[in-house]
Amino acid sequence: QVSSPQPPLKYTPTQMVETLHGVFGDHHARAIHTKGIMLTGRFTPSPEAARVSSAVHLHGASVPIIVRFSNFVGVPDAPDNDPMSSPRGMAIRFTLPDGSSTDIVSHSFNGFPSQNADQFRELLQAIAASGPDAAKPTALDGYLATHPAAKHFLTVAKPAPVSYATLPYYGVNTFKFINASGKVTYGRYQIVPMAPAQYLTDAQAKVAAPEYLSKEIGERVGHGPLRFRLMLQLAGKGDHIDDPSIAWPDTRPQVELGVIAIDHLVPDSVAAEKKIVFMPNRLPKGIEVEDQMVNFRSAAYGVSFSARQ
Ligand code: HEM
Repeated sequence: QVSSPQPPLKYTPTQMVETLHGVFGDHHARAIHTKGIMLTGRFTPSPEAARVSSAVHLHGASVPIIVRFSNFVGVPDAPDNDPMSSPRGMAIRFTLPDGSSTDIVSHSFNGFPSQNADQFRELLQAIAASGPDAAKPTALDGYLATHPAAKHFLTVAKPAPVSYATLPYYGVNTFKFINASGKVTYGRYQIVPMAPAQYLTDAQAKVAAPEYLSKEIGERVGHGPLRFRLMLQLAGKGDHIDDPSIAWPDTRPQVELGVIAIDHLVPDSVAAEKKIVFMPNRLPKGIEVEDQMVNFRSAAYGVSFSARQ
């Protein structure tokens, strides 16, 4: 694995949330991934999971989960078929037997536009300065010319999904997993739907209803549980463990950590969404932060949470 020394960050989580509001609007809701829907279910660990981590939810009995699916853009009423609504988000809270909890916050893109939080803020600032009336070349044109990962993230085709349940999701940041014998494994989550991945054509997406995804997920869950495999992609030689903008090769081995089964809509999703803040660094013994973006993210999520109460 490769760990590159990261320069100290210039900007704070509060400045980051202000920048997100500058791009998407300040609406006292989530600064990004604003529109979502919550469901509940259970997570059942696989027998192999304990090989990589002693975390309590990764061995033994199943545990309850709360899941929030969301759209990328930081606009509360953005239509589900808006291109800026991709990638989609999947946040999961596992309730542990002692009443504490641990979270995974993932999205449907294997990578991130930026190596670190400062770069992400610079990208957002370039977007904010490049509205439809901005002179060409815009600040964003200039930024993308020198930042290939950001260009890839913004320009690669991200077709609208048939369902939140037919998309793979990626944890993107690397975590350190420690098993009962103290053995360390570095890995990234991949959440793979058991339903085949399915996308709308551009023509279908154009005519889809603005709320088609929330309506679809409500209908689908009424016919039986939505199932995903929680996988851990293991770092190989040369893989960056603190740079989420670089996806690891698909050939890396994976360990199945368990199965996610989602079976109910949360009755008052709006109220439940307001109350909850998922934290990527809320971790039990047996899993630790490796990529420092995870701590920065969690601090920014806390700032956004306070602003939306
Ligand atoms: C420096 C990097 C990042 C920053 C500053 C950032 C910032 C934020 C903020 C402020 C929120 C709103 C939190 C709330 O009000 O509860 C949020 C939500 C979210 N972010 Fe990030 N984020 C970053 C990286 C990522 C990455 C790498 C992913 C995917 C792996 C991701 C996926 C999500 C998702 C899915 C949500 C919605 C969570 C929910 O359903 O409550 N973010 N992000």
